[in-house]
Order: sequence, then C-alpha cells, then structure tokens
Amino acid sequence: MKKRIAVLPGDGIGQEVMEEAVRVLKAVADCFDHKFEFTEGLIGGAAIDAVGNPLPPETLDICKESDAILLGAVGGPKWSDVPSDIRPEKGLLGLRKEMGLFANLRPVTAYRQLVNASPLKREVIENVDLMIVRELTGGIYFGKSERRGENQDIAVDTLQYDVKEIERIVEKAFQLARVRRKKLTSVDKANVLESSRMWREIVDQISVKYPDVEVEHMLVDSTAMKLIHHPETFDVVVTENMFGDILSDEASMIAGSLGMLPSASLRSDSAGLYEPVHGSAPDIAGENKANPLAMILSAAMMLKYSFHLEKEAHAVESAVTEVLNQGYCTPDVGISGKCIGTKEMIDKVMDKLNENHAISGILSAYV
Ligand SMILES: NC(=O)C1=CN([C@@H]2O[C@H](COP(=O)(O)OP(=O)(O)OC[C@H]3O[C@@H](n4cnc5c(N)ncnc54)[C@H](O)[C@@H]3O)[C@@H](O)[C@H]2O)C=CC1
Ligand SMILES: CC(C)CC(=O)C(=O)O
Ligand SMILES: [Mg+2]
Repeated sequence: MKKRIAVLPGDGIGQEVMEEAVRVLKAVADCFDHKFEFTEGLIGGAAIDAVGNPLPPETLDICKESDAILLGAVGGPKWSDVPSDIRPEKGLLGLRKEMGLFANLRPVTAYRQLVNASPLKREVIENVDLMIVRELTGGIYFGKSERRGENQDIAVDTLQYDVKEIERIVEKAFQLARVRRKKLTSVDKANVLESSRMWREIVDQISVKYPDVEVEHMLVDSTAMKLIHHPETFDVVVTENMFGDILSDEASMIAGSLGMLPSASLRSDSAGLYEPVHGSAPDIAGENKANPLAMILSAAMMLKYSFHLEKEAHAVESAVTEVLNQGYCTPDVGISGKCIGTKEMIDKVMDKLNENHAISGILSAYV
C-alpha cells in the first residue's frame, strides 16, 4: 500500500523527534511491505527564518496532497518578538484551521513501567486510561483579538463558538465513548460563560441519541482538581479548545511526562495530522534528551486512524511497551541506569520492532 506522508519537523525538539518517527515508519514499511512516501515541509520558526511566513503556501499544498501529516512542534524564544500575525504558533493554528482538523484526540495512559516517573501516587494513576477530545479549530485561539485604547492599553481576545462547531466535536466524543467504557465527561465553565451554556445544551440534546453512554457535566476548575485526585474515573473527556489544551498538559503528569502524550487531529474523512502534545522544548533542544515516544506513538495513531493499519500500529505500540519493560527510558522519565538518549531510545524500539517481526515470520512459517 502506498501512502503519502507530509513531514513537518518544525522547531526545537520537533526536528529531533521527527527524524526518529520517520526512521520508525521506514522500518514499519520494510517489515509489512508498504510504501510510505515522505515529503518534507517548512512550518513555524524554521519557515519564518527561511521565507518569512510560518505557514508557507508550499507547505499547505504538500499537506493537502498527502494522505496524512506528521508534525513535530513549533515555536521558541528566538521568535518571541516577531509580529503576532506571523508567530510560529500561528502557522500551526492556521494549518489546523485550513485542513479542517476539528477533533483533537489526546489519549492518556499510565504506563506501568513509568509509575515512578509520575509525581502522583501509584494507586492514583495505575488504572488510568482516558481520552481528552479537544475542539481544535474554534474558540478563543481563533476569535478576533486586538489592542485598543489611546495607548493600546486594552487587549481583547474573543471566545466564540457556533452550534455546528460544537455539535461535530460532541458527536465525535460520543462515538468514541461508545466504543470505550461508555462514559463521557463534558467540561465547560457554564457557571460563567455563555458559550459554555450553549455547549451544555448541545451535549444534552445529542446525548438522547446515545442512551448507552453515561454523561456528566463538569466545570473546568473542578475537572483540573479531579484529574489529579481521581483520574481513573474519567473515560472520554470532551471540551473546548483552550480548556483541552491546558487539561491535557496537566494530564501528562499521569503518564509521567509530556514526552509520553501523542495526539491525532482529525476531520470527518481519513485525513489527519499527528503530533505530540508537547512543544518545542527549547530548554533541552539539540541535546539528544527529548523523549521521542509521544511522536512515535502519534505516528502509530496515524497508522491506525488515517491508514487503518491496525496490525502495524499495534507493532509500534508493542515495541514501545517492551522497550519500557526492559527499563530503558529518556531522562524526563528516567532515574535508572538505563536512562538513554533520544536516538538510542529509538534504536531500541527499532530493534524490538524488527525482532518481533522476525519472530512472527518464523511462527507463520510453521502454521
Ligand atoms: N504543538 C506545538 O507545536 C506546541 C508548541 N508549543 C511551543 O513550544 C515552545 C515551548 O513551550 P513550553 O511551554 O516550554 O512547552 P514544551 O511542551 O515545549 O515544554 C514544557 C516542558 O516539558 C519538557 N518536555 C516537553 N516535551 C518533552 C519531551 N518530548 N521530552 C522530554 N521533555 C519534554 C520541556 O523540556 C519543558 O521543560 C513555545 O514556543 C510554545 O508556543 C507548545 C506546545 C505545543
Ligand atoms: C499553538 C498552541 C495552541 C499549541 C498547543 O499548545 C497545543 O496544541 O497543545
Ligand atoms: Mg498545548
């Protein structure tokens, strides 16, 4: 099967983890006899430096002509003073909007091998398996924003949602809950915000179609607390753009590191953008210290959601789990003597992938 993949490394550790993801995908292609064609594009700060635009039209064309997009991360202190309309982050927001990628799936798993990496107690996190479903192309990140006043001393950001934007993300969340543990927590700030009150009404209306799914409404501030207190009680959590952004970084501490959280940004067809939840991590960039697993697991989500290659996705996920089982990990989660670098971690994952594939080949020869 031939698939075209747009590769957008971006900035900082985005470039490092992307190199590793492409390596893993090439190994998957070899093992399972697929053809993945990679086309690289500029985005974020790297694109500003090269052409003065964080989302050049050529990059958008590459993405539109591809079957899926992989993205590292954008941003960094180097571009903190560029005009707000060409900041690196604008490139990513623009790409999500242009591609219509409204549904951001952020699974949070507490890996057994990493329970000691979490600042939370073992008994709090050991049974956690939740999915944050974040609305990705609306809300305050896309509303009108401006500076006003004689001295430009008033700053305005606008949080706006229309019914259709809410309906499609809520539908997506119900569908996901239906095939998981059938519980949906809708997170809002309905005690204060009008957009949240409309969000709640829509969740209630749609819930009638999903009588098998238990629904609860929760305010975002108490959700932040409950995610730490009783994270195991959550299954699917659906929320608007900014709340989802913040809650997912918080939830990363259940997994032990931002470097463990993958994501898929989807629309209604099979196209999708796959990126780790983390940013460009300027504090560790260029040091071979970044945890590449969020990126690799995002690539596995691409295999599953865009290419429907379940077996291949499972092979990558199993290789990751087995390497963690052997005690290897990067410094963000590592305290043991088996703490290794970005590249070495992926060497281990590739060894496992190839080894498991060879074993399954030998076994199939005997049946
Ligand atoms: N999707 C994207 O492209 C995102 C971009 N950003 C951008 O990234 C830049 C830095 O933002 P920060 O607030 O520092 O967030 P960040 O996610 O880049 O880093 C936060 C902390 O987590 C650590 N960390 C993150 N990913 C890691 C990994 N894979 N392995 C090990 N440690 C990891 C970092 O070292 C840092 O201490 C900013 O310009 C921000 O706008 C932030 C979030 C998402
Ligand atoms: C450009 C930002 C909104 C990126 C971010 O923090 C995220 O998507 O998690
Ligand atoms: Mg974020």
